[in-house]
Amino acid sequence: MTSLTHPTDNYTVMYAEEGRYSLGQQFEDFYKIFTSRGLKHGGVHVGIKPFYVPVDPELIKHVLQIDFQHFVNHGTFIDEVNDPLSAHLFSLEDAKWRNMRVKLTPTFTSGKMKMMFQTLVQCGVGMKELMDASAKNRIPIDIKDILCRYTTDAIGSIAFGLECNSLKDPDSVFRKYGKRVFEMDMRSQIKTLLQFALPHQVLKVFKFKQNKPDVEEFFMKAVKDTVEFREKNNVYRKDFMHLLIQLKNRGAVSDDGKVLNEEGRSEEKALTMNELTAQAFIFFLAGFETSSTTMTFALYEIARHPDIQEKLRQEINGMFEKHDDQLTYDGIMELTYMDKVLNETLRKYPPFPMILRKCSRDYTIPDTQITLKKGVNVGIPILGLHNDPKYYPNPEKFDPERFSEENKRSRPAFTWLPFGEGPRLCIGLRFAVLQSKIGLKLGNPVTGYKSGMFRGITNKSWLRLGLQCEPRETPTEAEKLRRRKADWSYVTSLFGYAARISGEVLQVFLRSKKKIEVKMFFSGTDR
Ligand code: HEM
Repeated sequence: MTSLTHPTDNYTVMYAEEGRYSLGQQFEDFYKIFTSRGLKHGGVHVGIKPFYVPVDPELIKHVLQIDFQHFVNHGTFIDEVNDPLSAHLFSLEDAKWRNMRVKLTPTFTSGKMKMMFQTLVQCGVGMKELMDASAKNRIPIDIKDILCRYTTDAIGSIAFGLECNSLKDPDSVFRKYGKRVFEMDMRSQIKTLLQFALPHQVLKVFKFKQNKPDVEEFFMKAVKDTVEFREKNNVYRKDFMHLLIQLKNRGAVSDDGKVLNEEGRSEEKALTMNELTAQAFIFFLAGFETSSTTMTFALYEIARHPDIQEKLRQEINGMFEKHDDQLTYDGIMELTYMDKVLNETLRKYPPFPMILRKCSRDYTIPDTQITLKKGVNVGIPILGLHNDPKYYPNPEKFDPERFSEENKRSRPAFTWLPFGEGPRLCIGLRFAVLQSKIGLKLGNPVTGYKSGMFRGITNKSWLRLGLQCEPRETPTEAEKLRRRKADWSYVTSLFGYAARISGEVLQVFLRSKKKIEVKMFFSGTDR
C-alpha cells in the first residue's frame, strides 16, 4: 500500500514568469506533468495541504459522480452563527447540503426559468440602450463593466426582487457591494491565505469571517427589508425571492403567487431567515460574476472571428422570422449555434479553472491499492482537461464546432466541466445559460439587431467596436501566451482572481520566487 505521507518522487517545476500565477493554472501544470508521464492521477502538496489530482476522465467521473458519497463537500469554511452569509449552498456540507439542495432544486426548473424570462429581458433592454448609445457615437466602453451591470441588475432583480439600477447608475449600491465582495485588499489576501492554510477548527475558534462586515450588513438588510415588505403587502413577483419566501413560510415551492399559507400564516419552515439570506447572497454572487465573464469572452472571440459572428447573426435573424419578430423563451432556446459559441467560450475560459472536493470518508482509488484518507483535498484541473489536445485538437483555436453533436459524442465524458458534474453540478446552470444568451443577443450591436440603425454596421466596424469592447486587461494577439499564463485570470471570475491571489501568496509562502516545489506523495505504479 502506498502511503500518502511518504513522498516517493520529488521534482521541481520551473515557471517562466514570476507571480501572477493562479491556482487554476498551477493545477493545469500538474495536469500536464501527470499526463506527460502517462499517469492517471497524482498527489501534490500545495503549501501545506495535500491534494489528490485525478487527470483521467474515468477517475474524475468516480470522484464527481460514481463515488460521490466520499466526495460530497467542497471543503470551504462555514460558520453559520458568526458569519451567517457563509452558510450557503456552495459551502454547506453533508446532510445540511443535501437537504438544502433538495429544497432549492425546484427553484431552477425550466418552468421556473420560463417564468423569469421577461424579467431578464427587461434588464437586457437597459443594456441594449447603453450599447446603442456607445455604438452610435463610437464611444469605447468597458464591456466587462457593462455586462457586470446587466447581470447585477438581472440577478439583483431575480434573487433580491429589487431594481438595482446599476445600468443607469454605475455607482448604484448593488454594484458597489457586488464589487466590494470581490475586492482583494491586503486584509482579504491574508484572509484567503488563512482560510486556505489553517484547519477549520482553528478558524472557528478565532471566529473567522469570510465576509466583510459592511457587505454582511448590506445584504442582510436588503433581504430582510424585501421579505418583510412582500409578506406585509402580499407581493407576488416571478423571481427566486418569491420561491425562497415560499420555502421559508410554506415549507415548499409551489406554482401559485402566495407567500403565506391558506390561513395567511407561515407554517413549518423549510428555511430560516438567515438561511434564506445566505441562499439569495450566493445566487447573487455566483450569478453576476460568472455569466458576465463568460459573455465578455464570448464577445471578444466573436469580434475576432467575423465568420462566427455572421453565422450567429443569421441564426438570430432566422429565429426572429420564425417568432413574428418577438423575443421569446422558446426562440432563445432554439439558438443552438449560440449554445455552441457559449460552450466553446466556457471551454477556453472556464470561470472556475478548477473544482474542489474534500474526501469525507477513506476511499480506495479504483484499480489501485491507494487509499485517500478522510480530509485529503481533491483538485479537478479543469483548465488542463479543456486544453488537452487529445480531447480538443489545437486547443488555442476558438472553434464552436467542437460542440456539434457528432464531435461531442466522439469525446470521452467528463472532459468538459465548466459547471462541474454529478450531484453537486452548478445548480444555476440553466439560469446562467439563459441569462448569457439573452445578454449576447441584446448586448451585441450586430447579433443583437435584426434591423434598424445598426443594420449598416459592417463586420469590420463591429470588429473595431468589438476590440474596443474587449476586456480591459486582455493583451494583444502577440501576447497570447502571456495572457494564458499570466493575465487572463485577472479579467476572469472571482475564483480566478482569488486563486491568482492565493497563487501569489502561496509562492511567497513557499519562499520561492520562480519555482514551486511539487512533492508527489505517491507515484505511478498505476498507469
Ligand atoms: C457561466 C456561469 C456559471 C458557471 C461557469 C458556474 C460554475 C459553477 C461550478 C463549476 C460550480 C461547482 C460545481 C462542482 O463543485 O461540481 C458551481 C456551483 C454553484 N453554482 Fe454556478 N456557475 C455559473 C452560474 C451560476 C448562477 C447563475 C447561479 C445562481 C443563480 C449559480 C449558483 C451556483 C450554486 C448555488 C452552486 C453550488 C451548488 C452546490 O454546491 O450544490 N451558478 N457553479
